[in-house]
Amino acid sequence: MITADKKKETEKLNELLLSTKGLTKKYGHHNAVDQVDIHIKKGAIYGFIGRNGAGKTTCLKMISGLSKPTSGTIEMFGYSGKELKQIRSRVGCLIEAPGLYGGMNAYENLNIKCKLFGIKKKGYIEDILRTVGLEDVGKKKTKQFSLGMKQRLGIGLALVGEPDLLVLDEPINGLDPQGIAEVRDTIQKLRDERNMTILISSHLLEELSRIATDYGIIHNGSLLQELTREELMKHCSERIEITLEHPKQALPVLDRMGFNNYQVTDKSHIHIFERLNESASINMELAKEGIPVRGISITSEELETYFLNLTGGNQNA
Ligand SMILES: Nc1ncnc2c1ncn2[C@@H]1O[C@H](COP(=O)(O)OP(=O)(O)OP(=O)(O)O)[C@@H](O)[C@H]1O
Repeated sequence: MITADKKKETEKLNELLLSTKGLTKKYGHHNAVDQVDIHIKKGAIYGFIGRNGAGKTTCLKMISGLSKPTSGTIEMFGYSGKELKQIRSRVGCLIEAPGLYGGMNAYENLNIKCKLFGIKKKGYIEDILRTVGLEDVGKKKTKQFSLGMKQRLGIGLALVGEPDLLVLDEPINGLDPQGIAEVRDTIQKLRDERNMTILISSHLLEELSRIATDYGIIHNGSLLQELTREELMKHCSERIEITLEHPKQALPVLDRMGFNNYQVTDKSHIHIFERLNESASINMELAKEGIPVRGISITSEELETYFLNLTGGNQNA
């Protein structure tokens, strides 16, 4: 018999397109990626966030089959271990700089990859060029492309063969704001029109926050946190922040006052996301119950500050 918990767990696993367990890559004695467990749902845009050297590229290379894990497992589309070879064509990737032939135009670059894949379908290349917003570049050689155009063509090349999962390593790195917006639009379009699942790395949480539906935050090779867009936004939305010795003692008081939308965030803080003008009465009610409050304030946090605090980079925090 399948228990309700077991059923829930199975349903959750079924939704996953990709998961890793204990994924580790050692270079000498250094763990570039250390016991990473990531979970990517079908149809997600998964933002993989970390500073330079955090281990993002190493992780994405293992997922794309370009590098072998030292230990740990990867499961994709229900396949793992040696079976992964069978489904490699369902993964398209752009890792590091796109390998373009500078003396050729966008169409010719895509044509080479299509030939390698044995794709002859009429209109196939034009369709990809349209998807990545390069339908009007004509005969311009790719060595004359802007960085953003090169990245979008790189994404186009990764689309050849119609993968179900697209892996993009720092596709917005070094782009100007317009270039970033164009790559972002392309990614959104891929998800909406082609129903793709996208794993995208960046060191810029703020930039990814506009499109990513889920996040994994990696630091020094370890995955610090996985969270949904809603959870991330909650961290950064306006809230009443109460600092006290024993947060659990305060919960019955908050319940009695009719608060529903609150969270005990660590061993000394409660965040309340509703009725922000009632901080004084909360303070009073807690005092009445003899619960000492060390601080109560209304705060909100910038996304980037949240990320810096998490990765220990905000010395002023
Ligand atoms: N081939 C290699 N040999 C030895 N060490 C490596 C190798 N590749 C990566 N590393 C090390 O592994 C760690 C993680 O590197 P990785 O490139 O995965 O980080 P990253 O998060 O992608 O950062 P960046 O955005 O700077 O590329 C770094 O300390 C890096 O120096």
